[in-house]
Amino acid sequence: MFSSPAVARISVLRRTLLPLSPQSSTSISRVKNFVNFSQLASFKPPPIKNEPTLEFSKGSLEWDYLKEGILQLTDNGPIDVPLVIGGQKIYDREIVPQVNPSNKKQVLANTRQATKDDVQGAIIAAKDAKNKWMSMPLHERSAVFLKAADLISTKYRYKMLAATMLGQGKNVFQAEIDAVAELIDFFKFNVTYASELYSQQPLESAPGVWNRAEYRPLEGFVYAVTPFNFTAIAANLIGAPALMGNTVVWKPSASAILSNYVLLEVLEEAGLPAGVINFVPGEPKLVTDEVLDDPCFSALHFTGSTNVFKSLYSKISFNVNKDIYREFPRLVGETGGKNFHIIHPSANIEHAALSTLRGSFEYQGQKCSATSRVFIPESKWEQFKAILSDNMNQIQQTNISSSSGFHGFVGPVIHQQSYDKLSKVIEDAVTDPELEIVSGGKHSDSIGFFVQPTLLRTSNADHEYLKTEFFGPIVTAYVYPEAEFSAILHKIDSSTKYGLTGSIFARDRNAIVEAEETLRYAAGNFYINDKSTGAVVGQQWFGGARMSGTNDKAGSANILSRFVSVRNVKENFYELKDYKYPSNFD
Ligand SMILES: NC(=O)c1ccc[n+]([C@@H]2O[C@H](COP(=O)([O-])OP(=O)(O)OC[C@H]3O[C@@H](n4cnc5c(N)ncnc54)[C@H](O)[C@@H]3O)[C@@H](O)[C@H]2O)c1
Ligand SMILES: N[C@@H](CCC=O)C(=O)O
Repeated sequence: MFSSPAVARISVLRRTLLPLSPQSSTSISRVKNFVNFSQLASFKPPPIKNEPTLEFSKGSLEWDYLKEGILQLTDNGPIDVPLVIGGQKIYDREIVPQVNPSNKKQVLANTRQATKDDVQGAIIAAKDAKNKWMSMPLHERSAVFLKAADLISTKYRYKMLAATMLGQGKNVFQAEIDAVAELIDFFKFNVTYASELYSQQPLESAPGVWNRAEYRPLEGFVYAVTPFNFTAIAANLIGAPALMGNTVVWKPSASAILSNYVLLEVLEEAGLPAGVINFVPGEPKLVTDEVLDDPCFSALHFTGSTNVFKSLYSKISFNVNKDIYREFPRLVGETGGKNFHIIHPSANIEHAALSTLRGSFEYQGQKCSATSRVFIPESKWEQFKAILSDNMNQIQQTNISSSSGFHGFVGPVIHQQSYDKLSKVIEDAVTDPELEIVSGGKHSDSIGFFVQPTLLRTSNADHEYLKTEFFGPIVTAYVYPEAEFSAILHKIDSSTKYGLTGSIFARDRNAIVEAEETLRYAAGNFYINDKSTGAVVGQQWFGGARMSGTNDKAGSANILSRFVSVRNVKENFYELKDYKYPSNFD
């Protein structure tokens, strides 16, 4: 009674098209011959709203849960983190410890290092998983990410927070806005953006014609190289391409392996099929060289420093020139910054100073968007300095690994290498006649990697400290004569290679307009009377141009279009009866 012609047709289709069980192969043809299953309705994703954050106020229940989360990760010694390739967990490899940056003697995780063969295995697994994954309708792929978002909001919230706090040295506030809120937002907003993208279709079809656009994933696989500083960024770097039907080889940062592995576990529990995302921590150059030499490499999704992105960009260009690849790889890279605050004399100075404190020192200045150069008018310097220094003096550096440290405002920097670089920046400032340490300047690595929030002042508007990204809790101020406001805007625009974020603090509208105009290309994220950090998914689309990246705007629909290769289909309903045009008279 159910075998109507339509149902029968669908069931025949299914029977003929279902056997997609993949076999191992490195050949390019593996990623062809896909089919989309029926959807039987046009689905709307659930409504989106930014994930609310918990406050962790004194005596709240969430503190107890968090302490439990920390214990779960630390009570039984280091967590064993395998490679995950095609769903297989591989432990039998060289071990590299991930330590707690607050307490460098504490090993949090024993992480495995991928060999060249492992990387090859990950590439094969990504190719093998591709057909089935891309053939799944968007709503099925979306459901995996929506479920993962839900798991992080509930069951895994405290484990995720604990892993990010301990491993990456974040206080609970910073961990909550990153590893919970931003991460969930990326997954949920991407689902809505993807559905909107799929619904974008050619605006016109001539009579007797139906024009359609098909959002094919890229033909090969995607390589995701992720930074230490945001668990959410890692999630987006792997999640955005995977949602669009791509499969991914993922090289996480050695300093974020614990939280990144928790993320992978969550995705597995949410139903992500084996091989869609392959986790290969390892020596960065070894892993990368192996991946970039594969003909099926289709895209790089990178976030990290400008120099590393430049080196990958050149290697890929070199390989393009050698005809290694089947297609032109897409290069999506968000990189460094030298972000500014420009304070106009009309600004509310207390607000500007406190915003500078947050912009410069939240998460120890280890945000790509952290404020690292600030320009203050002469008449306001004393007031600005007093407010900023008084508040900086109240900041206590806390050890994130002990529960008394959970409350702190700042913690450690990420690793020894970063500590060494930042302490040298401070030591060099002591002997530089053009620099003065206004506040802070202490540092110690006896227990963890602690660098005190530091305010420097330079007398030289062209000083190197106003140009170089330090990626730590150090901000350099330059005090300008009021009459030179316009000139200083041009200096901000031209004196660094970056173009990531920046802010104007002013009440005078003319000053705001002038800053917006002059600094049009100096920042991909421009703030008026707000700090240069803290972009929220769906609200402030994130990314900068110039040497700050390809500006594909994480947190917007735009980024998803980089991971699809659109096919246009024209179907004609009109059958020809003559080859001649009406204008061809006999
Ligand atoms: N613009 C943005 O959206 C954004 C966001 C976060 C961080 N960042 C930038 O990231 C940097 C800090 O993060 P980080 O310390 O993790 O950056 P990083 O460049 O040191 O590392 C990023 C990733 O690249 C890998 N890597 C390092 N050297 C490599 C090599 N030679 N070949 C291949 N891969 C290599 C690392 O292992 C890591 O996975 C800062 O410059 C910051 O501004 C930018
Ligand atoms: N969403 C973040 C991105 C920081 C990059 O490291 C911000 O704007 O603060």
